[in-house]
Amino acid sequence: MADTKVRQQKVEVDPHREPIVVVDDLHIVYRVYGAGGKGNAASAFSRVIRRQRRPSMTEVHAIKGLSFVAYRGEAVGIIGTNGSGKSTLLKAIAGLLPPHRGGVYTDGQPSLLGVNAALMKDLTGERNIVLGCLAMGMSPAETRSRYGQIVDFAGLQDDFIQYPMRTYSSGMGARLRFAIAAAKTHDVLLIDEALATGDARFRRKSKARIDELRTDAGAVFLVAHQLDTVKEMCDRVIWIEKGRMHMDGDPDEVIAAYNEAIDK
Ligand SMILES: Nc1ncnc2c1ncn2[C@@H]1O[C@H](COP(=O)(O)OP(=O)(O)OP(=O)(O)O)[C@@H](O)[C@H]1O
Repeated sequence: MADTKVRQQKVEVDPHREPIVVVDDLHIVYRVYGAGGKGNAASAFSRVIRRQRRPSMTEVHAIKGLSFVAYRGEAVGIIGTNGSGKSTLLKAIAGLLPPHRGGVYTDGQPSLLGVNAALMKDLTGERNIVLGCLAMGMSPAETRSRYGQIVDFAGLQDDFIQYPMRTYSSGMGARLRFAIAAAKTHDVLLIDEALATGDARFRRKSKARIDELRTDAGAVFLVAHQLDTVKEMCDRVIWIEKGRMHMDGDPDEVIAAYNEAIDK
């Protein structure tokens, strides 16, 4: 595996290992409509008077030719400065964003677990557990048998599990999301900042569970701003900058280089 700086290299698969995710010259472009206009009533009115169209569409080229392969059993951390494309990459691996060019190939079903993962704020934690499990493809019987384990793992104080999720703190919501997603074995588990809000004890539990999932599952990807979390949980780190691969390799080496670069 490459452990040195690489830029827009073509994807190469190690024939002795089992590839789980192949990202091949991936480009992701967001289309932003109406960018450039002020977007207030006065500017809209003036456009009507002058018979102008809406301001044109702008493109944001968020991922610019990324290529890499993740193999069975790997836990890959994704780091980079704000806006470098980390969340976009996870969404693309999850199949939520269509590639503009290139492609993402996964062996099995990817599941994106993020702080924005869709749980229903007006429903109780209990209802969200049931819906979340069914949405992940568990049977009603399996859901019932896992319910207690999910509640225990989330470890919410008092009877919060019976309260609507809008009453939860962000950390409590993140714990429940993680607990639901971690109840199932995933082919490809994608975690976006989900652990950043957990306290130290929950992080330890999460790490242990991720280690278990790694042995059963294909690959785990983790985006986190807390580099200690990445170092603790991952055995490989990919550093992307401005949508391009900057470095790929051993967590200690990549994080040291990253820290040096951002301290400059
Ligand atoms: N829905 C969107 N529409 C248009 N541009 C977007 C959208 N989402 C992200 N972008 C742009 O794509 C680029 C990459 O964003 P992304 O959220 O993937 O970065 P990130 O590395 O996860 O950032 P952060 O560390 O701040 O969470 C940025 O320039 C951002 O402005």
